Amino acid sequence: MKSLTVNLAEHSYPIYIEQDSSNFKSLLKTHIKAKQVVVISNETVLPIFSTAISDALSDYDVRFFTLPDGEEYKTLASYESIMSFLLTEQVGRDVTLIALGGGVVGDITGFVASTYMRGVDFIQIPTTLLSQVDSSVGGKTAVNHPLGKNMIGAFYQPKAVLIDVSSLQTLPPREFAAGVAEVVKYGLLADSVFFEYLEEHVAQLKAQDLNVLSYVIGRCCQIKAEIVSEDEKEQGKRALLNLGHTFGHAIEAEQGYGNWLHGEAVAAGMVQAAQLSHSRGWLSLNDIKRTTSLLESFDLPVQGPASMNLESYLKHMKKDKKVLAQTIRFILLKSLGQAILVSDVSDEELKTILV
Ligand SMILES: NC(=O)c1ccc[n+]([C@@H]2O[C@H](COP(=O)([O-])OP(=O)(O)OC[C@H]3O[C@@H](n4cnc5c(N)ncnc54)[C@H](O)[C@@H]3O)[C@@H](O)[C@H]2O)c1
Ligand SMILES: O=C(O)C(=O)C[C@@H](O)[C@H](O)[C@H](O)COP(=O)(O)O
Ligand SMILES: [Zn+2]
Repeated sequence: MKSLTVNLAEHSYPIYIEQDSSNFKSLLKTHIKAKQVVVISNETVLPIFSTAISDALSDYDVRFFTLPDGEEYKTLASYESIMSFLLTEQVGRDVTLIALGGGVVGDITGFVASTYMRGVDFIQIPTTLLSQVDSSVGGKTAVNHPLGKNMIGAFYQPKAVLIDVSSLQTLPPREFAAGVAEVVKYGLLADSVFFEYLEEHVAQLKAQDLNVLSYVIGRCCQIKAEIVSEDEKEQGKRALLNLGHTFGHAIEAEQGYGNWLHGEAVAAGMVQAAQLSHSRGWLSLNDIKRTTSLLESFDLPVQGPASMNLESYLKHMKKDKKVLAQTIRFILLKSLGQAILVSDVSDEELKTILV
């Protein structure tokens, strides 16, 4: 068992990285303060893990809420249906909510936890690669709005994150690949040695070698935990975790939520950011090639949809949460492993890479 800490004074919490779920019962006991627990999951995930989670929670008064599956359900309507359930069941303020699933379940559950009776405890049990390396850590909770991605939400930290690496065995390959996009992101923005490690372990990652996966998930969580501990509410450094997302969120919204997976849109967006970086004389052509090769080896897209042009990107980018004084801000790469926040990208410059 490996554990890391997100250091946020009284809101600090552990991330446990395990290769099975045998310790979950005792870990949950450490972090649940009363008898009442509500597990929030979805129609795909709950049947896979219902026995394991019920066993781990056998000492509690547990209720289950099941969402429909898909990014298109990361909405205020889903948020409201969970709220109605909690109120109808007369769930009290001492409840612990458990998010069992991928980033969609985690982001909605976190947002519900941040506002139900003005805030209740929640624990993340992420079951996708993307949620294990990224969304379960850091306390960004949200739902989408038709006008923009993650537009309604809160910064609200979980009490703990419990990762069972072996839970990825049932994940469809396309979803696994989407998680790899966020993994590659950490190498690009913070750690060129880790990027090289990924290049050298493509086969082991694809085969879901548990030791390689545990190392990779641990390194991603460590990078994210360090950044979040320094800048919880994205006043500065945390924006670097948004590498590829200014483009990516525009792609997701323009294509209709769920059509391009979040990780797929981020993969294409990171290549676009890399190209912009190169056109400024920063990232080398060889490093763009290394990035596209690594993403392509997991069948990830390395360019945006052919149907999108400058206008369709700008429409969404202007609503990005990083916009400051009506200026779109991008995360670019000075070099492989070194990201930088940039606010002087002109529409003309943007157009050169949106072919
Ligand atoms: N809060 C953050 O910091 C943050 C970071 C990155 C992404 N996100 C958000 O996360 C979401 C994407 O998360 P995701 O990629 O996990 O998608 P997801 O939650 O939609 O899960 C992907 C698919 O895998 C299924 N699934 C989950 N676990 C499974 C398992 N073990 N076996 C079989 N099927 C399983 C789900 O039912 C779903 O169909 C997006 O909404 C994105 O905006 C948030
Ligand atoms: O944790 C962060 O900070 C991130 O930016 C991680 C991203 O991978 C994630 O997709 C996040 O939800 C995007 O945040 P947003 O503020 O751009 O909605
Ligand atoms: Zn993301």
